[in-house]
Order: sequence, then structure tokens, then C-alpha cells
Amino acid sequence: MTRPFIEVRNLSIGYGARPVQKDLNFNVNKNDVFFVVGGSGCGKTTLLKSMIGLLPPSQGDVCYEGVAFYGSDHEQQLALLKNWGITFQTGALFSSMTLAENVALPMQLYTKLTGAQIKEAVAYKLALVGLAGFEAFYPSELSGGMHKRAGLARAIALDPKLLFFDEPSAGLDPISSMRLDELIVQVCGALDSTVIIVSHELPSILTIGTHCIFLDSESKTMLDSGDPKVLAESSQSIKVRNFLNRQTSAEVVSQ
Ligand SMILES: Nc1ncnc2c1ncn2[C@@H]1O[C@H](COP(=O)(O)OP(=O)(O)OP(=O)(O)O)[C@@H](O)[C@H]1O
Repeated sequence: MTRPFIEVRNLSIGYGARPVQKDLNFNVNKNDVFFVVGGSGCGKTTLLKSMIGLLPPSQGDVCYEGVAFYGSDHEQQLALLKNWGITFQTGALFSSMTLAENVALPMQLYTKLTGAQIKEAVAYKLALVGLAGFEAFYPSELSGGMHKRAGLARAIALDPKLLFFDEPSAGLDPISSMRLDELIVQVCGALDSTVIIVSHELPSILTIGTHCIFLDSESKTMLDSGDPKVLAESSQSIKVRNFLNRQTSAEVVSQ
């Protein structure tokens, strides 16, 4: 039997003495477009932070191809981190740098590529996200959608095998949001990457998601996991079905 790409085992996370989520157990398979789903404040971003090493769990661990992140030494953790691309809501581009400089930065820091090779790789990454010709633009000169795509170009600078996104389409109109979804799938296909996305955007979850987990703020744990379309139809949890079908409790009662 092949080992899951990522195994989250008995993970409990929180801030200080305050638990946010507990007893999380789930797998992410290679090439999944995996969504972390749930209502506002349930702990989606907190889980993402814990998965990328920013927030040590109070219990449990996250294994990447069999390597337990928090059970590893600093060297092993750095080796894992080098294979990841991460974008948070804001895109977090450096405003004083052009797009080319933003995308080149991880290559300059973490590879031995020459200046000419970096220039070529930057042009390729910008072309991949539809920003060919925008090398000399500054982030302030971009639209919201372009900003997100530029963030994606920087996240894929080092050809990551694993990409993490926190609310990638926040603030975009539905059409731009759909285009960004298509782009994420296309880029992940081109790089043979696996992607984990925190989101409560139903169209995205149901269109590009291959698997999801649903976190609940009340019970402070996950209520279900699986293919989002299947969960929308037949999750054992009414909360999950309602969420994925965008229904409130009041609507359900009145039916
Ligand atoms: N740095 C922090 N210190 C203390 N508590 C925090 C911190 N960050 C988040 N929290 C709390 O942890 C809980 C989960 O927050 P989190 O941002 O993970 O939720 P979320 O599901 O991503 O929310 P949203 O969908 O609104 O972005 C919230 O109650 C929040 O107030």
C-alpha cells in the first residue's frame, strides 16, 4: 500500500492554553487539491500555520512522506520547507520590488542558479500565471487578480511539490476567482504539485476540490472528510451538508 503524501495524526492546536482544534486525523494524497473548510473562526488558518511549521501543536504531528515535521531536527525541517510554496491572503509581495525581483528572490536565496538562469526562470513563472511582460511592474501597479497571480508566481518560484494557499481568491469577483481556480489547477498540473487550500468559497471547493476536511468551531474538531461533492450529497453530518449546500438551519427547518 502506498503511503499518503501527508498524514496529520492526532493533531491538537491552539494558542497558549486555548484550544482551537483537537484530535485531527486525516491524509492528503499526492496531486490532491485539498480544501480545509469550515465557518469563520473555526481554525482553518490555525491548522495551516501548524502544518507549515509556524505553530507547534500541543499534541500530534504532521508527517510529510513519512517524515514527522515536529519530530524532526532543524535541518530536516528546512529541507521540507524548501519543497513548499506558501501564499497568504494578501499575497505578501514586497512592494519596493518589481514582479521579476519578487519572483527571483527565493531563487537567489535558495538556489545556485546564475543571473541569466534566474531571469529565464522568472520569465517562465510569470508566463505560467499569465503575467508575461509585467516583469518591471511594481505590486502597486497591479489589479487585485494580477496581484494574486503574482503571489502564485512567487510561490512556485522553486517548483514546490506542495503548495499552501490561505483564501487565495479573497476579495476577487466571481469571474476572477474562477480564473484563479483554473490557474491553480493548471499550475499544479504543470509542476506535478499537491495543493492545500484554506477557503470558504463554495464554488471553488465544489469545482476544483478533490478532497476536503470540514472543521467545526463548536466541537473543536473535524466533522467529516472526503470528496466535497460527495459530502454535499451524503455527509453524515447535517452541518457539513448544510454548509456545502449553503443552507442555514432556519432554511432546513422550513423545508
Ligand atoms: N495569533 C492568535 N492568538 C490568539 N488567538 C488567535 C490567533 N489567531 C487566531 N486566533 C483565534 O483562533 C481561532 C481560529 O482562528 P483562525 O484564524 O484559525 O480561523 P479561520 O477558520 O481561519 O477563520 P476565518 O475563516 O474567519 O479566516 C479564532 O477564535 C481566533 O480568534
